[in-house]
Amino acid sequence: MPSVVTPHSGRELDATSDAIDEVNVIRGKSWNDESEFDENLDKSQFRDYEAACDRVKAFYKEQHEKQTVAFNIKARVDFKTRKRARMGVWEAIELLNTLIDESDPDTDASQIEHLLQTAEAIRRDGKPEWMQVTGLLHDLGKLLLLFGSEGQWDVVGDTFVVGCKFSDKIIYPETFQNNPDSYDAVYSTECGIYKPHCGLDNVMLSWGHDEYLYNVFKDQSSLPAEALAMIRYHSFYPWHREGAYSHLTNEKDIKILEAVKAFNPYDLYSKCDKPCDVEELRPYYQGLIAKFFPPVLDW
Ligand SMILES: O[C@H]1[C@H](O)[C@@H](O)[C@H](O)[C@@H](O)[C@H]1O
Ligand SMILES: [Fe+2]
Ligand SMILES: [Fe+2]
Repeated sequence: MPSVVTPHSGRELDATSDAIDEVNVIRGKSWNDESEFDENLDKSQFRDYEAACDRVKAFYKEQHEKQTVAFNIKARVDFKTRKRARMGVWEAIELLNTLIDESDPDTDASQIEHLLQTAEAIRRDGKPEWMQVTGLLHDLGKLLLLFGSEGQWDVVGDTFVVGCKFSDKIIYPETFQNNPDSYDAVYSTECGIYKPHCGLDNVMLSWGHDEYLYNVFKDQSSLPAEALAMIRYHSFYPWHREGAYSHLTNEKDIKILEAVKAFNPYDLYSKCDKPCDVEELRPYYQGLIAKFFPPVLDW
């Protein structure tokens, strides 16, 4: 397999994985060992969009109408040109805590709860520290809601590619009939504005908390490439769960997919774990944050 240079500090994915694996022989489990959720857990009860409440259905109807190429470009320009906030990572977690995610059929829990449950499930399985901290922070991009997003539709929910035909592997695919890009001569074709196998680095995913947080962390953390991939693609279910978009992905994405799939069970199945004691866990996670992040970041 050709070596793959990651956008993050030019390191090679394979080399990063090897170094991390070596450390984990001493510390515990490797990041790609299978997760160990209770075998009695009924996984089919999660992500049941047929049975989802009206709030979830209304959310996706709006999102699928409004996530267009034009909006995506505007959001990215906005991200690059605007200053939002400067603060530490723990402060950001506390700030996020007031939000309830309207796209989520599986939990009404607060965001700090969901972040800690995800991190604790990863820690319980003996996974490396960088993965624990990734669990703790993966949804911090939802801060966009406080930084002038248009609504929840440009922050939360599953992601998909814009600029080419909307995949029928996206949940509620029929709701794209109200998206003007569905009728565009180029955007409605299989590859749209992209070359076949151009790689996910070169496509525009619908704008939201994944893409935003990846862009915030890529230059302001020492997280490995796998962690950044987990953050960037964790909501990209049409790809990591349904296998869509194989005509656009390349060799590098195959490697990245492994990381995203290793992360997914912790994000999803920890939603029914028992609540965490925030104050008790705080010192441990603040210690982890200090290992991977500067004291203050630009958000
Ligand atoms: O409703 C959820 C939620 O917004 C998550 O944070 C996101 O990562 C998922 O993909 C989505 O289905
Ligand atoms: Fe998320
Ligand atoms: Fe999450």
